[in-house]
Amino acid sequence: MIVFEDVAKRYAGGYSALAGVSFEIRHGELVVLSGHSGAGKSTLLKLIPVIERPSAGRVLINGQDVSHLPPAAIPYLRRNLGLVLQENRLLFDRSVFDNVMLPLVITGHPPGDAAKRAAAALERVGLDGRGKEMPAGLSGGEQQRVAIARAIVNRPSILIADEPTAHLDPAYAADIALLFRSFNDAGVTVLVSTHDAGLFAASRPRRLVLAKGLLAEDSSTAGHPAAEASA
Ligand SMILES: Nc1ncnc2c1ncn2[C@@H]1O[C@H](COP(=O)(O)OP(=O)(O)OP(=O)(O)O)[C@@H](O)[C@H]1O
Repeated sequence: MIVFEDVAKRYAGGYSALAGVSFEIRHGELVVLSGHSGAGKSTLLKLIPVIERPSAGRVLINGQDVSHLPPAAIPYLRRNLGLVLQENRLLFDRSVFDNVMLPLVITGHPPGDAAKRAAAALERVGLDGRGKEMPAGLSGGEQQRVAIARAIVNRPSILIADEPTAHLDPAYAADIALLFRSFNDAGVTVLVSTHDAGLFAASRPRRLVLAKGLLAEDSSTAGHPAAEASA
């Protein structure tokens, strides 16, 4: 469960990236976040794993208010989140397998089990047998699959992805969209930002649209004024 209560984010220098954003994402939902460049999508997503903190309002993850979470508690929060973020690039001097293993190695997971989980994650994204390769030898779409395998290797209940199909050919982008759908079908809560909401349309996701830092549209309340009023 992800809850935003009247969340604002003002960056140093005074720029207001989000203002009064409220919504609730229930377990098992597939949510597509869209909006123009600079609308605040990345900022909103970064508040969930506490890469950024809100200037006002509250963010709750599975009932826990993470807005003022002490730094020492952040790794525990992130263990339950799968993150495919712009800044989490692959390590190009490590193999595909080592990239996927990384979150488990960092958290001191037993090596044997970590290797099994990494192999299962690679299989899940259609890259079984490719673990020994180096990322530079993979296509953009395959590299993105490695990043997704790394995000799910901890078997998170929530998967968050920031523009995972950016810079991909349309066919690769459609494959990645289907992959997120399959995770959601398996019960994972998925929140994904994209410039191309049409990519996910076949999955009939809930749509959140940001415009200049405001929540301009929430398809779960659209056409239901009563729900909107009580939200
Ligand atoms: N660390 C930062 N410091 C100052 N301003 C920032 C910072 N990060 C983002 N901003 C500003 O906040 C606004 C929202 O940015 P954000 O990256 O959240 O938008 P976005 O919708 O993800 O855009 P895009 O689709 O281009 O990635 C932008 O005007 C951006 O310049």
